[in-house]
Amino acid sequence: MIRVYIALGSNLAQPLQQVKAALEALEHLPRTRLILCSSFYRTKPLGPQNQPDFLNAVVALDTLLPAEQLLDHTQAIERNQGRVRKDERWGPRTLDLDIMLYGEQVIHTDRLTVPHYGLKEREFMLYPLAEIAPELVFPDGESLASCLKRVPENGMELWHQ
Ligand SMILES: CC1(C)Nc2nc(N)[nH]c(=O)c2N=C1O
Repeated sequence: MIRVYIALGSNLAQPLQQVKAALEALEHLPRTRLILCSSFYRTKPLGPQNQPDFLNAVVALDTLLPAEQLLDHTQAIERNQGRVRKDERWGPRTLDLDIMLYGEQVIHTDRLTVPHYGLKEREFMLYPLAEIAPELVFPDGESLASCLKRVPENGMELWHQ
């Protein structure tokens, strides 16, 4: 099995419901086991500030699915939950599922970049990841702990709706 970490994000259409539904869907992916989910965090939007705070979380899965099949499934879940790809860059969205890590693999295809390109700068990815995998080391050999030292929390807090 490959250990995969997926970031969940939502700031539209009742984020708590969106993320809970996404977790339910991830739990039922073929050849995949949901191992752990982080707490739910309220985070400030990266990008245009005239949009609602995000709900962010990170989930650990073990899977036998090849990376691009996993991506097919996560994109289907996003579409299923009404993700409309708005033209506004970095605008609000009902649900984002981003594959942050796929084992130790480094993947660069036209559909998929792993590790996720923003992973090492985004507090809303790093802190939930550290909650469930504090000892994690990235494929390039840097530890999550050392990466955390240079990324401020930026006011993120537990999600208390
Ligand atoms: C719009 C953009 C870049 N900003 C975000 N900002 C936050 N806080 N959380 C996200 O999940 C998120 N996702 C995005 O895609």
